Amino acid sequence: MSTPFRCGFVAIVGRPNVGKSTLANALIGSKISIVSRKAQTTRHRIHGILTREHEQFVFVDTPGFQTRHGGAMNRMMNRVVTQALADVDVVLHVVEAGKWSAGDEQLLPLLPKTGNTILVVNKVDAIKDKNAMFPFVSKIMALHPYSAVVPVSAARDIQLDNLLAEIASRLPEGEPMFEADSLTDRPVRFIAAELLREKIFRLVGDELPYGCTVVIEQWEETEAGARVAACILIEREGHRPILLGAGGGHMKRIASEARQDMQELLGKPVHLEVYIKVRKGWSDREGSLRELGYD
Ligand SMILES: Nc1nc2c(ncn2[C@@H]2O[C@H](COP(=O)(O)OP(=O)(O)OP(=O)(O)O)[C@@H](O)[C@H]2O)c(=O)[nH]1
Repeated sequence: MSTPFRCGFVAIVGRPNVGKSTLANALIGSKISIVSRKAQTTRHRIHGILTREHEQFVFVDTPGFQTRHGGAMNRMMNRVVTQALADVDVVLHVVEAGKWSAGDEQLLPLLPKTGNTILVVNKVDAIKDKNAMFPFVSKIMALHPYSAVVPVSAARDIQLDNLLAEIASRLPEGEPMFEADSLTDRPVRFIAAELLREKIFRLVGDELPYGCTVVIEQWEETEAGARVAACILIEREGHRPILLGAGGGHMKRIASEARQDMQELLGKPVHLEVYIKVRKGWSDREGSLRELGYD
């Protein structure tokens, strides 16, 4: 009898900084999902697809569970997490080896009570005393009915094949849903905004408070090239000099690196203009968030 093909949705959840983006990139093998050392860089949901001989894994990379602020942004993000989890075949709950915190604890009620939740203990490469892992894992396993536990290192490619095998065995039988080479089902405009946001977080993420987002305002694409106008929305006028840097140096570098990535993505020349606009208090107005496409 031939091996049946399996295909299904996989969600990756966990508190900020546990390595969700790194894991998604390592499993899918694409650069589309954004990695940054700053918390909350994956505020949008991103799909990535891995197709193998007998399986297609459709990854839903959900946002970091946010507990710092009690505002509209937080409520909306929790809703996004719950929605994403309600609709998938396998949930990967990623935690950091040896580090269980309040953020992990608060995510537990959002995990589906039934179904396939795999506890993924990431960053095992950073643990010196391997014996300490057993009590750590046992304690977490007692908190939720996980169906499996897999210790991994997303960054060092340790046990990732084993994780894929655990996921694969839990996917429903079915035909592939996407073309074998599709990396994401997000529109290219969205990815372009993510690329720009990644550069901002990398360069000034430490100084810039969380309330900053990117909106693509103009997108004209022909065979020969693309003209893109992007707007960076900041919360306060005082954030503008941080973004600009001395002599506008930060902004130039952000725009130039984002433009190069966009060219690579589209495979043609890109003309990119970037504006900065102040939008006071946007992160705490649900209406504004909907407008920006977060709902
Ligand atoms: N030592 C070690 N570090 C890792 C590993 N995986 C990820 N990291 C690091 O952990 C940090 C956070 O990784 P991300 O992938 O951005 O984490 P995330 O969970 O997506 O973070 P948010 O977007 O904030 O939710 C980065 O500095 C990674 O390089 C790992 O296997 N081992």
